Amino acid sequence: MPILARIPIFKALILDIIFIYCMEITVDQMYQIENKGHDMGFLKKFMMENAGAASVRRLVEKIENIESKNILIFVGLGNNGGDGLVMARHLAGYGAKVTVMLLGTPEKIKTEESNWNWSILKKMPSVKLMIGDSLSFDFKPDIIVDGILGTGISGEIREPYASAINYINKTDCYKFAVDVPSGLDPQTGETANICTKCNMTVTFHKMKQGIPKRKDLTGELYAEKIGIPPEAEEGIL
Ligand SMILES: NC(=O)C1=CN([C@@H]2O[C@H](COP(=O)(O)OP(=O)(O)OC[C@H]3O[C@@H](n4cnc5c(N)ncnc54)[C@H](OP(=O)(O)O)[C@@H]3O)[C@@H](O)[C@H]2O)[C@@H](O)CC1
Ligand SMILES: [K+]
Repeated sequence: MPILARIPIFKALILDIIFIYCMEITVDQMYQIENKGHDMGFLKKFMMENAGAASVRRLVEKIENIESKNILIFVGLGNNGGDGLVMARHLAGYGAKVTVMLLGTPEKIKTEESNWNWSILKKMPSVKLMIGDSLSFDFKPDIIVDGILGTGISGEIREPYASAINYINKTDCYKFAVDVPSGLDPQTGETANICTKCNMTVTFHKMKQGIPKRKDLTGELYAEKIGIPPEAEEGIL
């Protein structure tokens, strides 16, 4: 054992560093764990459901009288957007006034689980659905949910996502990021050309290495379990 590690205070420090390092995972490890969990039968649509539900629990804990709030949810075409769609359904269940802005067209939604959640919302008049790239709303949001981009981000932010991120940053209200503020690389902590600045971020399963480096963008930060069996980590962590 190195001499410094024998001194209790250094030993504690080294253990702390090892603990923090072990708690954080890479984005690549997250995708591997997600895929392995899915192959075990804990399907991605269940993960998405738990991610959206855990996010809403945090939001409802934070914001009083959620039923009186106008909530605008921006959703991208990937699974980060899918989590936002789940949140819309849960928030409607709390009686909030929910509008979903899908940044694209429904045919372009990329995954089965996001499509599945979109098709449920289509049967729910309690949630207003908007599609395309309009950023004109006939209400002032009390809360914006950023479900635009998550771990799938690559390169500079393209339209219509860039304009939506700009709109979010210009709007004065409470901002909640699904998994990661859109535009922040959850692996490196670096930002693209534009990035949302949020009041709260809920990431899923375990913390990704780049996210806690940018508390200035995440606001309050939580990592929530979403039901993935710990066995799905075997051979990956
Ligand atoms: N891990 C887990 O266990 C779980 C993860 N879950 C959730 O899934 C999320 C990851 O989903 P994901 O893989 O679909 O990626 P996501 O971030 O939605 O983006 C992909 C889309 O973005 C686009 N795009 C990319 N870069 C872009 C740019 N610069 N500018 C513009 N567009 C850009 C890209 O478009 P394309 O390049 O393909 O045209 C594609 O459409 C994760 O963050 C978490 O929220 C939960 O459901 C629960 C379980
Ligand atoms: K996001």
